[in-house]
Amino acid sequence: MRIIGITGGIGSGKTTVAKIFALLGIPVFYADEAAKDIMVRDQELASRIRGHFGEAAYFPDGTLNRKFIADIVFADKEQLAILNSFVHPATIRDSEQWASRQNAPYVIKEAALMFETESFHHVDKVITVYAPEALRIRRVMQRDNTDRNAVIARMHKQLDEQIKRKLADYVIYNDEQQLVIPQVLELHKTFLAL
Ligand SMILES: Nc1ncnc2c1ncn2[C@@H]1O[C@H](COP(=O)(O)OP(=O)(O)OP(=O)(O)O)[C@@H](O)[C@H]1O
Repeated sequence: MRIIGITGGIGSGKTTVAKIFALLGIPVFYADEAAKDIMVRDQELASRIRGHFGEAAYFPDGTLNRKFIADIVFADKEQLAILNSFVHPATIRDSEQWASRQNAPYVIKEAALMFETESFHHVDKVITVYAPEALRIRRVMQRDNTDRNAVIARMHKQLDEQIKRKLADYVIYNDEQQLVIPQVLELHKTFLAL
């Protein structure tokens, strides 16, 4: 099964673009949501997280204590890297198992961190969704009801947009200059012919 990755900076419109592919009948794997899910569902991963961060990483009912983990990893880059080294391979495994169960001409994997992680090596092609920074800030402020500085801080943790465009096989421009749906339809045709 061919896996097409969709990535892009915060607020670029990755999820919006992925939803258009979904409307065309293409199965979509949302990596960020899946990662949260497998931190509970994948027992091997959960025991690695417990082993490193301590029993307090989970509540007695088995759900993840997100605040406990977030407080540690936001304050310490090394701890974040350790958490990622547990979660990213497990998410890749999960997405590959999920892909093998789909009955479709190809599938989409949407992930904010594609080039920054091993994910890049586990997809066949990558689309980067591009939108200018000012527009992305405006969109995320509206969507998350958050302030400008909080959005900029999240943006600066991600790989530069220009580098993403260089590394991608395809770019979708979601910049209010070009229509998005025709670009998706064009790529859909391309992927059906791959
Ligand atoms: N072409 C567009 N026209 C109008 N609104 C848009 C467009 N594209 C995206 N948006 C809006 O901008 C916001 C950000 O889009 P979306 O959530 O798809 O981005 P994202 O790249 O998935 O963001 P994140 O990295 O934060 O998950 C959403 O509220 C979405 O509805």
